[in-house]
Amino acid sequence: MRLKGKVGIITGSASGIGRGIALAMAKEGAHITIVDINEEKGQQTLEEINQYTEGMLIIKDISKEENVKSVVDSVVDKFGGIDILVNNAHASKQAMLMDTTLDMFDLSFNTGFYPTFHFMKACHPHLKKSEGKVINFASGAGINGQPTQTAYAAAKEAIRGMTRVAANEWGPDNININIISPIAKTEGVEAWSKSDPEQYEEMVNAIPLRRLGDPQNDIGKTAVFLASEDSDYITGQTIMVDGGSTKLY
Ligand SMILES: NC(=O)C1=CN([C@@H]2O[C@H](COP(=O)(O)OP(=O)(O)OC[C@H]3O[C@@H](n4cnc5c(N)ncnc54)[C@H](O)[C@@H]3O)[C@@H](O)[C@H]2O)C=CC1
Ligand SMILES: CC(=O)C(C)=O
Repeated sequence: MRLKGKVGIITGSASGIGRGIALAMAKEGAHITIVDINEEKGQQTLEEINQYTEGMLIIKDISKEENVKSVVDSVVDKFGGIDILVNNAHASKQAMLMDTTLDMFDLSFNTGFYPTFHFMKACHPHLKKSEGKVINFASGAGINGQPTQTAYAAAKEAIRGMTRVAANEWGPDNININIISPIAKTEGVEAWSKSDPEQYEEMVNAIPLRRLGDPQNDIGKTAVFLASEDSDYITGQTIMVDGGSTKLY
């Protein structure tokens, strides 16, 4: 029970990696609030969380700044504070750079970068009190400059820059803030693997550990580590949970 009684907010945790993190943290005793736009999947995940601890589901679009404050207020009202913030949700559209539009930048920044910024600001007073932990999300698509990912890569690298600034500014208050850059077999990737098995096999063969990560057992357990006191001396870092695909030196 490495997170017993801790209170966490995870954006985009009705499904995918966010769900994996929510379940991994709930199993360690944390009270997790799911923030998502998908009510059906959110309810399913809440029921799973509630098998371990008391969770909460808030159906809100995090791209709207006013929703961020109301989420934070609801969590503090119900659970009395905030120890863990995981900025996981992010939507994007792919296109070659020459076909990338400002709308694509808007989608990626409005669902990824700005909510991360707004949640960090709104949670800061509570994280200062709890000496809490923040986990943000990057992507190999940004770090390696994957073709067709201009808008997404830009937003992800903006999140990494902001995270390093926050690590320096918030370190004296004992708030740790780190980044996970994952590769994981989510429900979406699972469906794609069935529709295009050849390209899927090619992708797996390019990963040194020859498999995609599991949202709960690989990414979730890393998030538990970053949310626990086991990582108290780590901040401002990007942790590659991608089977060895990207080496940071
Ligand atoms: N799956 C992978 O292999 C990789 C994922 N990532 C990053 O990991 C994180 C999680 O990725 P996945 O689980 O694959 O994502 P996903 O697309 O499978 O799930 C995202 C969740 O966020 C929710 N969501 C989307 N827009 C929202 C909004 N405006 N307000 C509230 N909720 C919203 C969705 O309903 C969904 O439940 C993201 O930051 C992604 O960029 C990075 C590299 C690879
Ligand atoms: C979704 C994503 O971040 C990829 C494919 O790197």
